[in-house]
Amino acid sequence: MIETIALQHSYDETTVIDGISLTIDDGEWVVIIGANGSGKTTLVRHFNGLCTPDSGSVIINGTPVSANLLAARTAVGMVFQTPRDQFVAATVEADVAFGPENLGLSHADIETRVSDALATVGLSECRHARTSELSGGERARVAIAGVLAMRPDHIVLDEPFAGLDLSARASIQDRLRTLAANGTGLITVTHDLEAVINDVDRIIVIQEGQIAYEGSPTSACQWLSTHSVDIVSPSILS
Ligand SMILES: Nc1ncnc2c1ncn2[C@@H]1O[C@H](COP(=O)(O)OP(=O)(O)OP(=O)(O)O)[C@@H](O)[C@H]1O
Repeated sequence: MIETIALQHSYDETTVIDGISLTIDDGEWVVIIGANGSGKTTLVRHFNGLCTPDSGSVIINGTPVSANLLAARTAVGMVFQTPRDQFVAATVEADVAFGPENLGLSHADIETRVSDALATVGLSECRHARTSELSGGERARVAIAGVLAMRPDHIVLDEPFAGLDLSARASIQDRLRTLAANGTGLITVTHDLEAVINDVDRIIVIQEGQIAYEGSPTSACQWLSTHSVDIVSPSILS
């Protein structure tokens, strides 16, 4: 479970996260939406200690991130906006194995995790491919596999559909549904609510560093349609 309590974060003098308290349960699929610069990425970077709060706290599975950063990073995996920057190895196999290797697992366990993760994202056949030669959609899936191999409780995906064509987007949607069905908690930050609205449990709307609304997709769409919030396509509100 991820909890934030009165979370506050500033860059220089500018407050970007302004007192956010929220709880995300295990196995829950949450989508975080909001205008550019509203603080979505900064918020999720707190979930595994990539940002340090000015005040307030982030608690993962009952333990403050500040007390056990490794536990937080093991429990909450992060797939970044630009997967290319996430790769640490020359081949898909080595890249996906990198995290489990750092956990000190046995060769057999690492092999199982790499095979399972690549199978889940549908890339078993790309195992020996070079990461530099992947398409955008494949890169996105390898980045997810790398996080998946760590077997986190929650995976944060920041703009997982950005720059993908329709077929790659559909493929990522399928993979996310598979993960959710397997009980992995997902936190998706996206401007493309349409891509996930039929799958998620909860929508959180961020405005100027605060939670403006949170609720089920149905209730959130009602809220969005009665507030002049220009952050989702009108077609999904009708
Ligand atoms: N490292 C940083 N240093 C200074 N300011 C930053 C930094 N990262 C983000 N900001 C600023 O903080 C604000 C919130 O940024 P953040 O990336 O969290 O918003 P966002 O809602 O994810 O935006 P987007 O939808 O454009 O990705 C923005 O004004 C941004 O310019």
